[in-house]
Amino acid sequence: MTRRDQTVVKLEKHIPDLHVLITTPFHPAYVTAERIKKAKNLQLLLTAGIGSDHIDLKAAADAGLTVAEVTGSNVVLVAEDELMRILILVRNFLPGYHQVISGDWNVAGIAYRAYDLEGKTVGTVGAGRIGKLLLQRLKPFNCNLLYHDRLKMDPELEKQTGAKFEEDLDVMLQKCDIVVVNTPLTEKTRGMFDKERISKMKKGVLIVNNARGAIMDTQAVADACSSGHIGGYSGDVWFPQPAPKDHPWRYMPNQAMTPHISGTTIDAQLRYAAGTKDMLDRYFRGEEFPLQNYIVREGELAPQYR
Ligand SMILES: NC(=O)c1ccc[n+]([C@@H]2O[C@H](COP(=O)([O-])OP(=O)(O)OC[C@H]3O[C@@H](n4cnc5c(N)ncnc54)[C@H](O)[C@@H]3O)[C@@H](O)[C@H]2O)c1
Repeated sequence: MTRRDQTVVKLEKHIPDLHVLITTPFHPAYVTAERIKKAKNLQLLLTAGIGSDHIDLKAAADAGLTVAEVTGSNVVLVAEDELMRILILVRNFLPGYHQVISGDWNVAGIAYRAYDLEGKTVGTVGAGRIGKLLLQRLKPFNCNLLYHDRLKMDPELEKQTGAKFEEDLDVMLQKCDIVVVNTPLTEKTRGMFDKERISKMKKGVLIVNNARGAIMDTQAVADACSSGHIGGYSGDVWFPQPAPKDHPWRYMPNQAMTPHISGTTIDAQLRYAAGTKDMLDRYFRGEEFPLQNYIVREGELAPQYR
């Protein structure tokens, strides 16, 4: 039994006693409807970070629980990480690194698929906190910036970043050399990138996904990387997590994957620890949380999760 399994077994015993349960976005889908049912005293589920899809949010809402996260605590670092992954893919960086490790030297073997970022069309699916920060960071690279979201962003920010709104996701995707995913995992975004949608994207498209692994159809991504339809795929989120040893993304060509690390700098850990403590203090004092932190409140899911 792994250490993680032992922890789950220990926690399982205490479910009926819990009033508050704090989890991280790195947990697998631990907070299931079945466990929520057993947790007769549970009132509050806190996510120490951003992304509460490891919780059955509908079951939590039906049980009258509050679900809150530390909104905004780890966004800058994820946008920075996305920019890094874009550059790693565009410049075909990793094969060069591997040449060094293995004692090789073959410039042509890297350069034949290395490009400038300047002039490329980059689209973000989701332009919330992270998506906006990414667009701001991409601005000086002189790309054509596009975004698709449920909501149009503030005209001032649109002007500042030069990003153009695309109402139709598929229309935007067909224009993009690089696509970055920045939506939460919801019933609407689960499996959003399936075989059919990927097949309509530009041949050789680069995809960065630090949002959630299950927004992708795992096998469709692996197949498209193998065929070359996807020219490169990078991200830190997988389905399931932790990724099993035989997960196809570990073995597909042209990937630059890591474990779930983009939101976990020391700076961010301090922010989400402080944010979690602040909400606990407020809970014990009977005070409200900052409005933006609520994912489920009084039986209602936040709008983007409905
Ligand atoms: N890898 C990591 O370490 C890490 C860290 C932080 C956040 N995240 C992930 O990134 C996600 C986004 O974080 P954020 O802080 O930018 O959230 P946010 O709520 O500020 O932004 C999400 C955006 O997605 C849009 N959206 C939601 N559903 C959509 C749909 N169906 N179609 C189009 N747009 C849709 C929303 O309107 C919103 O603008 C989180 O939910 C989490 O899953 C990952």
